[in-house]
Amino acid sequence: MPMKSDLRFSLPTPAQCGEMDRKASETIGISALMDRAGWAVAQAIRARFAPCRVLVLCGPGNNGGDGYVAARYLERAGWSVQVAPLAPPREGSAAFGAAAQYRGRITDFAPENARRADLVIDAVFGAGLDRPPAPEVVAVLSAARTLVAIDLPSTVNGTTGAALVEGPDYRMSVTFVRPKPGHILYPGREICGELICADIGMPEVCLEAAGPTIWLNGPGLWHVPAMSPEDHKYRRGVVSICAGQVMPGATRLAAAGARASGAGLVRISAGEGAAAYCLGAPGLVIDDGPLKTLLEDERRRVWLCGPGLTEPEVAASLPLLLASERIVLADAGALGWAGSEPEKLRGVSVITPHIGEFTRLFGAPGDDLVAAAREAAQRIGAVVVLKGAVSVIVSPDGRVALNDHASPALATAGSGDTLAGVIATMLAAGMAPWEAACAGVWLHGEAGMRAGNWPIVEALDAHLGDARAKAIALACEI
Ligand SMILES: NC(=O)C1=CN([C@@H]2O[C@H](COP(=O)(O)OP(=O)(O)OC[C@H]3O[C@@H](n4cnc5c(N)ncnc54)[C@H](O)[C@@H]3O)[C@@H](O)[C@H]2O)[C@@H](O)CC1
Ligand SMILES: Nc1ncnc2c1ncn2[C@@H]1O[C@H](COP(=O)(O)OP(=O)(O)O)[C@@H](O)[C@H]1O
Ligand SMILES: [K+]
Repeated sequence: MPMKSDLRFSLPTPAQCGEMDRKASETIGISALMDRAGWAVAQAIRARFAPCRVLVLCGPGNNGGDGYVAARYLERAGWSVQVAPLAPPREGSAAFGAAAQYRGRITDFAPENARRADLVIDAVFGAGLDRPPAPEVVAVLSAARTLVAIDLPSTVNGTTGAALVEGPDYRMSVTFVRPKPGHILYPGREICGELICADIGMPEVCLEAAGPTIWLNGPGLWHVPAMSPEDHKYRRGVVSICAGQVMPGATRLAAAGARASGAGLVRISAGEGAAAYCLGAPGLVIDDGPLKTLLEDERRRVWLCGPGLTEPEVAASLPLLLASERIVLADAGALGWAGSEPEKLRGVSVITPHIGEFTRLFGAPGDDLVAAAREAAQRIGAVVVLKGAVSVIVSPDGRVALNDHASPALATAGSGDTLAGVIATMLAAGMAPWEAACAGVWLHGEAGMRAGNWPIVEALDAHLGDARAKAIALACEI
């Protein structure tokens, strides 16, 4: 059963928004919400643009209804406004009422009218968009000099962020209640421009009834343990890392990430390669004994397997870890070892593929990253962290977190190894796998944001402790 998370982090899908609206229509009423939505759009525009000639493109549904309301408020504020309806709203609907209240100028839904306006408001389709818009619609949108979307651009799938057709970019999108996944995921994120989310007084019970399962990653969605006087190194947690002989750098980066994010103890299982690691950081413990013997120590619950490992090295370690029922994070070489048979990874707690590794394991994810990662997580019964500019963190129970708390500064070789170390530390601190993965990705992102311009990967470590302190402080405030 998915655990209930704080609704303030929720990212309801358009389908869930439909459910929310149905619930709201039983209490507060759609017309009242539509009025606040249109008012919020007008306010956002007035705050960012000087008065100018505005054209509002209105579709037949509630998105169009929001457009008529925004037009009315902008006109009332003295702006030059025209509305271009694509099709009239259904008689008796809330949008019909909003259209009737707008008494200003009406013009044709045509490219030349969009071209003449200084600012075009896209109220054609929002959460109801269910197929690619017709070429005539795209032609009008594309003729605009400056575009603002109500809720979502009429070209973007609000669930996946996919562009249904090639269309223009927007200066700003004003959504309501909560952002949708399509506002966060690329390419939707980029097409939307500045994102504003307006509070329109939607009762919380309506959002709850919508049953969101996708969340924006951040402190409060999870809680990282704080430092405590009762701490000792085993309480903070031991991270054990399987080390390779050929690529020691990856192992060392993961170990450094684990230590810098607060592990009590980091041990490297290096076998015959121990000598090379002994020359490294003095705070590491290097083991040269056979893995089987090391696994007799019950305190060593959490293992990282994959960074810097060749396939034979994974073959010699991962099955043993799984047989001894350890909490295993599989990354890099361990994913390569599984090839296109992801079931070989059954028993691990977390995997952290980038898109290439994901594709080799499960096939190309297509436009819907969340659906593909969900299917993958269910298939192997593990948390999947699909890494990217926005990382998708999925639990086998269906919970999804989207992480946009990151920086392109992280796009440097080895940064994935650091991340694996950080997540391992969260696991060793006793966090459940999905929460540990969410926290690790956020801390890694925060470190990337703090690390200045063009940091080398080792520079991330210096910021992980402060990132952890910030996560603890923010979670307390929520
Ligand atoms: N969630 C909320 O809190 C609120 C939402 N409101 C607005 O309501 C909108 C959703 O309204 P609707 O459910 O009426 O949906 P839309 O107004 O987005 O779409 C209307 C209808 O257009 C049709 N359609 C979809 N794609 C099409 C295409 N490519 N070509 C031709 N026709 C197409 C569909 O049959 C759809 O039902 C939101 O986007 C938002 O702007 C607000 O009015 C009130 C509060
Ligand atoms: N443009 C970007 N914006 C934000 N984060 C990024 C970006 N590019 C990469 N990252 C992050 O950097 C890390 C790179 O990991 P990975 O691809 O495994 O690299 P490596 O194998 O070199 O360690 C991931 O956590 C990913 O989410
Ligand atoms: K729209």
